Amino acid sequence: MTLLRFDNVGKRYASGRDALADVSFEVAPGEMLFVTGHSGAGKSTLLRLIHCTERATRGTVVFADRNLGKLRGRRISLHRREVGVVFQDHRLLADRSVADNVALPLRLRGMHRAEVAKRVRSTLEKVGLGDREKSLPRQLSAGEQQRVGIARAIVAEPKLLLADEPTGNLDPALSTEIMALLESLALRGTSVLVASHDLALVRRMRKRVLVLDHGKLIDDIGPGDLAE
Ligand SMILES: Nc1ncnc2c1ncn2[C@@H]1O[C@H](COP(=O)(O)OP(=O)(O)OP(=O)(O)O)[C@@H](O)[C@H]1O
Repeated sequence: MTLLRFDNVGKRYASGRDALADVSFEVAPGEMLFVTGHSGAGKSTLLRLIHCTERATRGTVVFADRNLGKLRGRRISLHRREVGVVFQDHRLLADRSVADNVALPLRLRGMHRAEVAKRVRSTLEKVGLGDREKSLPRQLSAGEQQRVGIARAIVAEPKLLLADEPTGNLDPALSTEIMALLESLALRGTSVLVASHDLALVRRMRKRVLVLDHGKLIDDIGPGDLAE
């Protein structure tokens, strides 16, 4: 089964810059994998195409049998409900509690209060923050704040979680902790695609690795096969 498929995808920005060229790969439901490569290799662009913040200029991106190049208007919003996003700077609302931050995606889609509270509680427990519902982001450590960002990205139970350098600001021990959390999500059935240039971290995880070089997919390495 395939959740996500890139078929000969190219992306040329309006500036004329070719960020991706002829990229093809598939992702299965519940699979966790990394995309790595030098700065400017095209990692963020690849994630943007999946999140529909940019469109492919060649080839097709298919997610859950939908051709993302053909989505318009409300269908894009509906698509994004199935794709959670985690950023390096978690972009939490500073004056809102942890619970309110995590509740946001559910409130935006008009879910009933009681149901929101229930889902927020169980999601915070999943990320190990069951006792921090009422805290403000600044009262949490960097690793805890990142876990809130992850909770917000998964509270609506997306099919795929995209994480762009999710451990960029964290020390190695916290990075490993966040990766273990992402791995546990994959074990529960959410596909997880992590963009990272931290090769040491990528190696430690022993997952499949897509390697981008100047927009080309130059390697698709099986789990545990990345040379030490
Ligand atoms: N909005 C944009 N308009 C024009 N060019 C862009 C845009 N976004 C990215 N690029 C260019 O596309 C190429 C790929 O950029 P991208 O951000 O995808 O790389 P990256 O691998 O994520 O890099 P980094 O690790 O530095 O974040 C780069 O040459 C970049 O300058």
